[in-house]
Amino acid sequence: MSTLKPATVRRVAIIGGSRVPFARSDGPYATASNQEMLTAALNGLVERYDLQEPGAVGELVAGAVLKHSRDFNLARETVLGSRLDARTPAYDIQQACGTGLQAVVAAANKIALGQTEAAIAGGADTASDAPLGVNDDLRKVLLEARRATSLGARLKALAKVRPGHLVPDIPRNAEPRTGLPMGEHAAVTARAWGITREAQDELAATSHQRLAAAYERGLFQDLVVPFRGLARDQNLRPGSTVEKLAALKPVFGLDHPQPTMTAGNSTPLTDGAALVLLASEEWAQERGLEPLAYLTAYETAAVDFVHGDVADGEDGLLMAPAYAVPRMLERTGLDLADFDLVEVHEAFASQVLATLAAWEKRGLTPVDRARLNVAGSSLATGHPFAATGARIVATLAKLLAERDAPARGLISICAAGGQGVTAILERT
Ligand SMILES: CC(=O)CC(=O)SCCNC(=O)CCNC(=O)[C@H](O)C(C)(C)COP(=O)(O)OP(=O)(O)OC[C@H]1O[C@@H](n2cnc3c(N)ncnc32)[C@H](O)[C@@H]1OP(=O)(O)O
Repeated sequence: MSTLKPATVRRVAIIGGSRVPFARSDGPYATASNQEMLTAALNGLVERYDLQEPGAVGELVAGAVLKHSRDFNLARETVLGSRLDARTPAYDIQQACGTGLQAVVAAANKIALGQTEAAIAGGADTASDAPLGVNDDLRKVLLEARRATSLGARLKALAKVRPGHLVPDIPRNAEPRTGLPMGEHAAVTARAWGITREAQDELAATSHQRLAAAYERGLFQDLVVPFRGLARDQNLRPGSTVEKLAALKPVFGLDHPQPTMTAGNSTPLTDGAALVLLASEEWAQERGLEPLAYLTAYETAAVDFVHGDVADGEDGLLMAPAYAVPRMLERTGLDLADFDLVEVHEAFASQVLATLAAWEKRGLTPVDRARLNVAGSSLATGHPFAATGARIVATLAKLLAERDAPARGLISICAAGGQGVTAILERT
């Protein structure tokens, strides 16, 4: 006899979020680990929502794109060093820049299926504390020395060490299959879609201005916990204007006569961590907590940027949301016009603009810019890869909760490896 019970799918509530202010890499968090940043974000949630007692939360799901092998299970190590009950299970997940949102989806699925009542999800990343590897040749010598069964054999192996072996293996911000940095991939896509420098700089300036305004009006008051002397995102330049951005020299696509991508319209390397608290409606009700919004749909897609024709723009490395979103809308019977707010992760301004153009080409209603990234996005906050998804979920949920009426928001995140992770949040 089967013990499988018919599942009743439940609504998944977003209760709140917690993140450390994001910092430019090699800046104030240069000596902070992923685990320290994630612990600070987690303790923020534990304190705000009184989650100290055993069993308060079913599990923690989190990840990091750049992870030390000593972190092992980063999520679990974070729980053990936090104020959350040490008997809370936790596991790691990784889908490049889609990690934070994919962690939220993994946690939400368990809540939706009645397998747990509440969970915490998100991620952390630091380019400052990157996991430098030992040179591959040196690694082979050291392994050989470790395997040696006599002192003589060990010394013989170690005698093979050469000065060149001391050069470390540094993780590159590049696609393993092509060896190209993300920015170079984005530059090819930008050209294919005819994205201008002016349009990119305008998007970047708007991102800074809107993030500054959101901080001013207190949007992040209960979403951001101060850390290592920062109270707000360090990358934010409230005075960013199109004129100032236009003065910056291009950094990607320099093989082209008119390169358009600069440090101002690309995200900087960033350190940070972000988490979201999700729960069943029953759990929220028992604790007297009002959900900010509900997570109602999600979709992923991938493009074949290795074998596909990247020059035509359709299969660009960061273009998978151009497929994921139409698929999610078809499944839910919605159009882009049905969304009050649209959050598109700003890896690069050009990639946001190419994604908008691709959606339009696929017959979706053009996104009203007044509804796009209304509190700024990654160009202004910075982009600690695995943290970005949770930052966006928490920010969008809060923005939806500010409205006194039913509202719907879309999330679109491009990820390395040619993937896209997207979701819908609703407030009814
Ligand atoms: C990973 C996934 O799965 C998917 C994704 O999200 S893909 C995205 C992944 N992220 C990346 O690839 C990171 C890309 N960014 C980078 O590599 C680097 O930040 C970069 C090469 C773009 C720039 O690096 P950099 O040159 O060290 O930048 P930085 O020194 O901070 O800025 C250069 C100049 O621009 C200026 N600047 C930057 N932003 C500005 C702004 N908004 N307004 C005015 N000036 C600005 C700086 O002040 C600086 O000026 P000075 O030279 O006079 O000091």
